[in-house]
Amino acid sequence: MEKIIRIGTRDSQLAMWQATLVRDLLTANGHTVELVPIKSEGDIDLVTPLYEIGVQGIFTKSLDLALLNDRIDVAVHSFKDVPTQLPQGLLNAAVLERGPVKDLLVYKQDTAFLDDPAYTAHIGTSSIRRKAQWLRRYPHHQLHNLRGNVIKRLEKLAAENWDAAIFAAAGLERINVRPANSVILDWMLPAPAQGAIVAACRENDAFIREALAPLHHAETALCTGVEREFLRTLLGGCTTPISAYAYIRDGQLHFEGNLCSLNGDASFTVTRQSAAGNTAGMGKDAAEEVLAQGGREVIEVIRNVQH
Ligand SMILES: NCc1[nH]cc(CCC(=O)O)c1CC(=O)O
Repeated sequence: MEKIIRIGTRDSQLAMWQATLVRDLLTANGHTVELVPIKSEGDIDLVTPLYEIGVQGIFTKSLDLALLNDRIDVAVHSFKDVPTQLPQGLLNAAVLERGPVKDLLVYKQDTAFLDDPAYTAHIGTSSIRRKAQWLRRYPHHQLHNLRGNVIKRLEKLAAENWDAAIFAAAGLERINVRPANSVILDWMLPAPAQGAIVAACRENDAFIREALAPLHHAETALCTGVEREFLRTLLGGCTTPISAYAYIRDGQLHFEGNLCSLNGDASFTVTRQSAAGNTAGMGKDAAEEVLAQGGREVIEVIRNVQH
C-alpha cells in the first residue's frame, strides 16, 4: 500500500496556507498527503511579548515534538521562526523558493505622520527587531505590543487608537489580507530567513527526504543559510534585534546584516559580497565583525534582559 504523508500544521491561516502549499507540491509529484492539525503554545498567550517568554522555537516546538513522536512526517515552518539549533533527530529537508521578504507598514489614515518630527506616533509591533529599527529611525514614537496571528493583529490595530502597525509582507500577502492602506518598509532590514518556508522531517526518514528533495530551492537555501549563520554566531535566538538579508544577482551573493540595541541607540551594519559558489563562513565572518565593532556589549545587555 502507498504511504500517506502526514503534514502537521498549526491552525492559523498563514500556517494552513504554507502547509497546503507543501501538500499541493507533493500531490503534484504523485504522493498521497494529509494535513494533521497540531495546536501550538505560541498562539495561545496573546499578552506576554515573546521575548519575555524566552522560549526558543515557540512557534515550531509543537510540530517538532509531533515529528519526534511520529504523529506526523513533515513539519512546515516559516523559516524565520525556526531556531538555528535544531532538535536532535530532525532535519530541514527542503527550503522552498522565497516569497516576499520585507516588512510592511499597515496604517490607519495616511503616512504623512512619518514626516512630522513633532508628532508622537503610536505603532504596534511585538518584534524587538522591528521595535529597535523603528526607534532608531523614529526615536520620538511610542511602540505598543501587538501579539497573536496575523488576523488577530489586524483586528487589534483596527480596534486601537494607533497610527500604524508592522507586519511581514509575506504573512499578509500569502493569505490575501494585505490592506490597501499599506506600504513596504524598504529601509527596514528583515529577520534572517523572513519570507522563506522550510519543510522539516525526521533525519532517518529516507522516504520523506526523497519526497521533499524536489521542493528544495538551492538559491533560497544558500541565502537563508548565510543569514542564519550570521544569527547563530551572534546569539542563536529567534526573537532578537538581529536582521539579515542576502540575495543573488549575476552570480554574486550580496549580504547585509545588522544588530541593534533594544532602544535603537546603537546599531552595527555589515555588508559582504562574494561569488555565490564561495560563501562558506560569510555569515560567521560578518557576525564576528559586528562583535568586534562593539556588538559584543549590546549582545550581553540583550542576554541579561531575556534571562
Ligand atoms: N513571527 C511570526 C511570523 N512568522 C512568519 C511570519 C510571516 C511570514 C514570514 O515572515 O516568513 C510571521 C508574521 C509576522 O512576522 O508578521
